[in-house]
Amino acid sequence: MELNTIEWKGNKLVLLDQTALPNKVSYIDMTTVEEVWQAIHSMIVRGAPAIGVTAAYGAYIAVQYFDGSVEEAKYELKKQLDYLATSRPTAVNLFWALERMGKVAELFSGNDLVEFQERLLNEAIVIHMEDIKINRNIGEHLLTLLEDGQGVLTHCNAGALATTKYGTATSPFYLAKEKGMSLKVFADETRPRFQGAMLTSFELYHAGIDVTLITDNMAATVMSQNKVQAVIVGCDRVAANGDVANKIGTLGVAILAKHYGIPFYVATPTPTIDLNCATGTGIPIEERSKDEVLKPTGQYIAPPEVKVYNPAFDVTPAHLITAIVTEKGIIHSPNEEKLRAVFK
Ligand SMILES: CSC[C@H]1O[C@H](OP(=O)(O)O)[C@H](O)[C@@H]1O
Repeated sequence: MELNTIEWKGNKLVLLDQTALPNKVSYIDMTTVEEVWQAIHSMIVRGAPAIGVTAAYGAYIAVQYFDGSVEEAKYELKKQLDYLATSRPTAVNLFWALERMGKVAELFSGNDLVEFQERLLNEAIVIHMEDIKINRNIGEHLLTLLEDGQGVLTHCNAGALATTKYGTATSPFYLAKEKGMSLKVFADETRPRFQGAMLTSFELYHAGIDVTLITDNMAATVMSQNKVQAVIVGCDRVAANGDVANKIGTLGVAILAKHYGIPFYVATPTPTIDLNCATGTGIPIEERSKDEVLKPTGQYIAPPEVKVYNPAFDVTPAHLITAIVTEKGIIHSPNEEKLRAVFK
C-alpha cells in the first residue's frame, strides 16, 4: 500500500490524514496557511521531519497568491513564518525549515514577485527531497549495527508516516526488506496517542515487515525474554550535549535497555540537532489536552473531572544513548564535541 504522507500536487499541498489511520486512508488538501497550521497542531501530519517539510510548503502557500511588491510579500511571509512557528513547540525541524524559508526571502534581491514565489516553492521542494535522502542514509548506517533475524523494539512512530519516506527509526526495517534480511520489529503502542499502534504497526504490516504490536508496559518483558537485541527510536530535538527529546515513554524504554544491556540507538536527521540548546532541560516540552488521556477512543476511561498530566515528550539523557545515528554516520556515546563535529 503506497501511502504519501506529504505531496505537492500541482498548486496545492496534499496531506495524508494520520488522525484517521488505521481505519481510513484519506487525504486533505491544504490551500491556506491557516489550514497548514491546524494540520500540524491537530497532528493530521506529525513527526519531526514531516512537520518541517509541511511547514516549508506552508510558508510558500502563505504568499502563493500574494499580490503586491516583493517587499510587501517579504513582510507577509515573515508574519506567517512567525504564525507557523506557534503550531507545535518541541520538534526543532519546524523552526529549522521555517528559518530556511526565511533565508530564501532574505537573500532574494529582485523585484519580480513571481520569481520570489518560485524561489520559495523550490526551497520547500528541496527540503522535501533532502528528507528522503537523509532517511535512507540513516537507514544504511543503522543497518550496519543490526544482524539478520534480530529483534528490534521501537517506540512511537518515527516511520515513513513521520517523514516523507522510509522514516528514520524504521528506515533500516525497509532497507533490510529490500536486501532480503528479516528483522523482527516490536512496536510499542505508545499511549496516549497510540502512534505505535495506529501508525507504526499499520505502515510496517502493510509493507510486509515482521511487526508485533505490544502495549507500552510489555517492553520490559520482551527485553527480559531476549526477544529484543536493539532499540531504535526517532527524536524531535537533540540538545548540544546529546540529550534527546522524543515521544513520552522513550526515557522509560532507554532505562530498560540500559538495565538489560541492549543497545539504544536514536535515529537523527541532522536538522533535528539543536546546538543552540545546551542540554535537554532547555527543550520545550509540549503539553497536550487532558482528553487525549481521558478519552483515547472517545469514551471516558477515567472521571472527566480528574486531574491529568499529559506531556507529549520526555528527555533521554545522553548517557543512556548507545549511539546517535545521523545521515552522516554513527556517533557512539554522544557528547557535545562529537555532535558539533557533525557540522564541521
Ligand atoms: C522521526 S519522527 C520523530 C518523532 O515525532 C513523533 O512525535 P509526534 O507523533 O508527537 O509528532 C515521535 O516523537 C517521533 O519519534
